[in-house]
Amino acid sequence: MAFVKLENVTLEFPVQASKSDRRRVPSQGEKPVGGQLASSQSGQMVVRALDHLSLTLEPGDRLALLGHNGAGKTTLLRVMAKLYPPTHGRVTVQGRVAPLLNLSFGLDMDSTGYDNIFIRGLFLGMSKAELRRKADTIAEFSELGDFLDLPMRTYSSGMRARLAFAISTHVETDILLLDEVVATGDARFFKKANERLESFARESKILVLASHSNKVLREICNKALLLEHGRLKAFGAIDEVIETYAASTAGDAKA
Ligand SMILES: Nc1ncnc2c1ncn2[C@@H]1O[C@H](COP(=O)(O)OP(=O)(O)OP(=O)(O)O)[C@@H](O)[C@H]1O
Repeated sequence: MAFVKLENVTLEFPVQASKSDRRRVPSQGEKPVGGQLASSQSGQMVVRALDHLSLTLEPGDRLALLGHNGAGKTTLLRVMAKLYPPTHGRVTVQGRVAPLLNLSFGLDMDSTGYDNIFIRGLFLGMSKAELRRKADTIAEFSELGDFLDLPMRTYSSGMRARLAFAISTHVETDILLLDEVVATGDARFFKKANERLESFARESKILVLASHSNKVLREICNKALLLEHGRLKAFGAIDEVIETYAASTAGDAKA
């Protein structure tokens, strides 16, 4: 059975601040942004992006990640994808994971678009047999036609994104991790990409999606986790957590 389990996970990025003469006086009612600036045990300055997070996801869970800029949403997705090892705590993931976090991962600019279907597909854990079965469907979905025989360095950024999106959303997966990747291609492809994403989300067993669009989150997710400076502020049914978040930001627009 697929699952994702985080036990007391903390993630700190070591950073170096430059000394300056800037005098910073915190303003009243300052809005939250970023993780926590702190010192590690060895005295090194760090950004604590995730702070003692625990949660378990099981098949059927479609989790929305909510929170201010720098709250830790992308970092949490990267921890679940095992791209970042936690500083403290434990992450256990069982099942096949498809991370759609960075559309340019695993693409070779000197190879043709068609060859990249295989290169990125293998990188995402698809087998050669699966790729042979799906290559034509992926090529067709990208709508790149004869351009698939040209090296990817000759593509525009939107054309690259189309191909990367087409490959990533045709992987058979248990756990799908998504980071605001819905803004792909031109207006017509965007609509098609959204439809593909919704059906891909329904096919996968567990989904985690970070987005600032409540509309997108409500359409796709059933649960939500609200982060503030890397700490868990709320976790539960999507509508309740969106409401909690809305209540905490009420009045910001007027300020
Ligand atoms: N490579 C890095 N080095 C140092 N600090 C980092 C690094 N990546 C992220 N951070 C810090 O970690 C914190 C969380 O960042 P993260 O990207 O996870 O936030 P987010 O919730 O996805 O934000 P947004 O909504 O703006 O995309 C921020 O304070 C950010 O400055």
